[in-house]
Amino acid sequence: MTRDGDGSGKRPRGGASGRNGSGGDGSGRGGPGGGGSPRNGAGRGGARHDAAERARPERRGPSRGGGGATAARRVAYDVLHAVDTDEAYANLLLPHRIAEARLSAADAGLATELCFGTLRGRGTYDAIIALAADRSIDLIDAPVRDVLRLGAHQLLATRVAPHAAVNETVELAREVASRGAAGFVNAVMRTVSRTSLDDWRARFAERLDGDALVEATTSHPAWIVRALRDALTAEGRQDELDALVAADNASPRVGLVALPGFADAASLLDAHPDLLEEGTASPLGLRLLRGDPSAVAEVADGTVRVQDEGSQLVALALAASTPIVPGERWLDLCAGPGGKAALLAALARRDGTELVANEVQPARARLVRRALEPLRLGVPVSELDGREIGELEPARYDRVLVDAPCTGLGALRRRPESRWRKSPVDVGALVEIQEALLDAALDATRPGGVVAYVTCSPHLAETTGVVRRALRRDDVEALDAEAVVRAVARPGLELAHRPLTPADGSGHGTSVQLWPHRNGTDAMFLALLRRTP
Ligand SMILES: C[S@@+](CC[C@H](N)C(=O)[O-])C[C@H]1O[C@@H](n2cnc3c(N)ncnc32)[C@H](O)[C@@H]1O
Repeated sequence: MTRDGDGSGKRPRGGASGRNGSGGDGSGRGGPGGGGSPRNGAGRGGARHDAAERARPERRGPSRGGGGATAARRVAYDVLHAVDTDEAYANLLLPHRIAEARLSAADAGLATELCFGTLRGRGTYDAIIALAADRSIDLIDAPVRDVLRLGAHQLLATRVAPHAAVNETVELAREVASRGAAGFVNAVMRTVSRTSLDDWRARFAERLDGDALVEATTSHPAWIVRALRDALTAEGRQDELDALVAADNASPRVGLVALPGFADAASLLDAHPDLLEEGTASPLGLRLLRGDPSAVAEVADGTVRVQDEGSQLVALALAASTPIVPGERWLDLCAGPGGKAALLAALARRDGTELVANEVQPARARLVRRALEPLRLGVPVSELDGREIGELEPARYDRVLVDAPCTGLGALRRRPESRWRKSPVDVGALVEIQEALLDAALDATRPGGVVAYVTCSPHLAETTGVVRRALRRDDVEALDAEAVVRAVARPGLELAHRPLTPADGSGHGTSVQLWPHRNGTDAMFLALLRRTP
């Protein structure tokens, strides 16, 4: 994913003839950054890449021996750059880079904060950098752009001393780009540093409008903000939008689940009072107070897993939706990578039922097997297209979990880069699959059995839209998911009432939408649909 001006040799759009915002744009415009012009410094000719500089490799070996913090910044940069240009996933790449760089626990924490914090704030930082550099972020070379994002985060959202943030950022630019780029970065960073984050925000209102203003203010794409607002409006809670956006932009606590029958949350709290605290939503949930989950020995043996409490609640709700008859058959239709399958497997053992897991992608099916393996329960894992399950196994199951592939707009805190990769076009394609999976799951459920339809997205098209369509079937009714979730959750869980009635208005069905700002969970959606006898 390269952009104009990223070294592709293409002429950048928009009339700036220089690269890296490096002077040579002939505009003579001053920077907007509070009296300082980014061209002071950037414009002194140093930042223009000449052919020799462009030919240099982007990376010049490991970080200078400048101590752990410098190495941590370099790791954060490497991951940010891979996310920006190679569609890498930060949560997968970062642990590898931390291990390769042999960072201490403290420096690993710093690299993690810098990387995820920068990704969460990217929309805001890009707007600030564009104002400070007086040019579109797209016209800045990718390595320089990523260095600036990392620097802006340190200046505006961390306790790193401003001079250290500027100096380290300039040094990093020299290391990954060029001396010329370092001059440009120095100028932009100094302009950014002269204004507080609040004052930059005030400037957005003067300088930007429409979607650009929304993106700068919220650090979310505007279409996502509209989708989140619509979902809150459906609950009459649109006034919570700012709190939701703030929660998406904050670092979440790592959530853990104590698998019932294998581990016990209360005993774990006693054993690790310095590492763990009680969860807030799920009775099986714990939260890591600091450090890495591997510090909890039970994580290594697989009886305690990293899992958001919202995921725990939806699995518990499926099990509790109707009285269980021993010998029931349960199906996890979209199981990869196996987080909820492991919890359902533990619940199935507790309740004397049988679980089958399914995942269409072979690589993800392998992850499901790996997730289930430590439990040694012999749960079979198939690799079918879930859309065919109704025809292949009609009326076979008593409970089916459809944890459908979705936009993931409910997990933006934990996968901050995903917000910049999705587009509204994705929603239509996903809804089609979601509808087909839900239909097939209902066909595979015996009369009286229950399907839990779950998304990690609050988008109305993916949630109530899909469920309302299924409710047009005359053999399906919605259960009161709100009452079921209240019964399985920790006391006091705050839920907005969401009636889910069929077109004729009959029934007492409800759905549940969890929210990061309200419940401390991912924005998980749940509907419980019963196949009528
Ligand atoms: C949201 S994830 C499930 C997460 C999982 N339940 C967990 O808790 O770890 C959705 C999964 O559905 C799978 N999937 C997508 N299309 C599918 C299909 N047609 N049939 C079965 N699985 C499918 C995806 O590969 C993905 O692994």
